[in-house]
Amino acid sequence: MSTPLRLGTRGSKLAMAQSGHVAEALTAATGRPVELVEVVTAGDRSAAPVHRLGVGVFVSALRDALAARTIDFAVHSYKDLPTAAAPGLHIAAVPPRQDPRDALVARDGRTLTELPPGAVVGTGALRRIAQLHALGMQLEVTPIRGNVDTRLARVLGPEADLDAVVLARAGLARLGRTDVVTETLDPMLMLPAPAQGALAVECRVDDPDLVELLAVLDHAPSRAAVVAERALLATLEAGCSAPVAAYAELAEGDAGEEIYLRGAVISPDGTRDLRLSRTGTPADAAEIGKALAAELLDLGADSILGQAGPTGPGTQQFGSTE
Ligand SMILES: NCc1[nH]cc(CCC(=O)O)c1CC(=O)O
Repeated sequence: MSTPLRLGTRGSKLAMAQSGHVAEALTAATGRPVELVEVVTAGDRSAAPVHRLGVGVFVSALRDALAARTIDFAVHSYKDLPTAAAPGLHIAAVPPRQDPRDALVARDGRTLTELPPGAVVGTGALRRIAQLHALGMQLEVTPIRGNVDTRLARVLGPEADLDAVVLARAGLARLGRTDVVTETLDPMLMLPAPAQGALAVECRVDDPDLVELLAVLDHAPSRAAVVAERALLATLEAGCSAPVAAYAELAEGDAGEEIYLRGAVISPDGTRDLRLSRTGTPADAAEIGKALAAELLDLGADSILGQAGPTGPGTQQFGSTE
């Protein structure tokens, strides 16, 4: 029996669920036992709005533990990772991505179009706030944060005070709670966050045996999609709490596999809404993301991002409000 690999994870139900899935998949594929090691992050300790907490609050404690060798590898929600590379670390695998779309959970089983003017919708992410306003439905959007159960209670609990919340479908799926979804939002209306629904499995570069072992979990199409979406985000010099959306789909086209990348930059009040798309081959995923970002910048994306507050270009702000 080999010594267990130590998988560092945040202690939230969602983090434990996704780390548990990765641990099981790795053991199933390689026979290696894996033990979960809980790491407390600044993001878990603080109740402050996430955009005030600074760079990668949910991520840095896990990365510190990797550097200190108290864990061997870590699983992150990919969309929470800063776009800057982490020296000495390597994303050894991007497992098959979950449904990247956002989900509406509304009272009385309502869908988006069934919400009346003035309905109060909770979400913390600027990207979602901006797109809800851009619908022009007179929705009242109110910032919320907290774990998935806390957010759901704002709509479904005995003290419910909101008409609806918007959250990542993937998070609900990993917790086995898709039963509460009243509508999975069409990306035409609510384009997801870059890398939403994807996980990043990270280890140290100086652990080549583990880099090789973890590669069994990698899913090439999921990685290509994430590379395209994150290249767009990085080129816009925006962090994961900026009002930037990106979604890459892979499909079999006439000329073989094609990637179709959509990107959007929306002002928080929804009055400026830039949306573009671009196609190419998966091998060029990063170039497609960069080129689409350049087109958005040509149309004035930087002035929207400059307006959007703490996450504008030139600032180093990666705390997720998602
Ligand atoms: N920072 C919050 C966060 N990070 C990852 C997910 C779950 C979905 C995913 O893996 O993208 C969520 C919750 C949400 O956005 O509702």
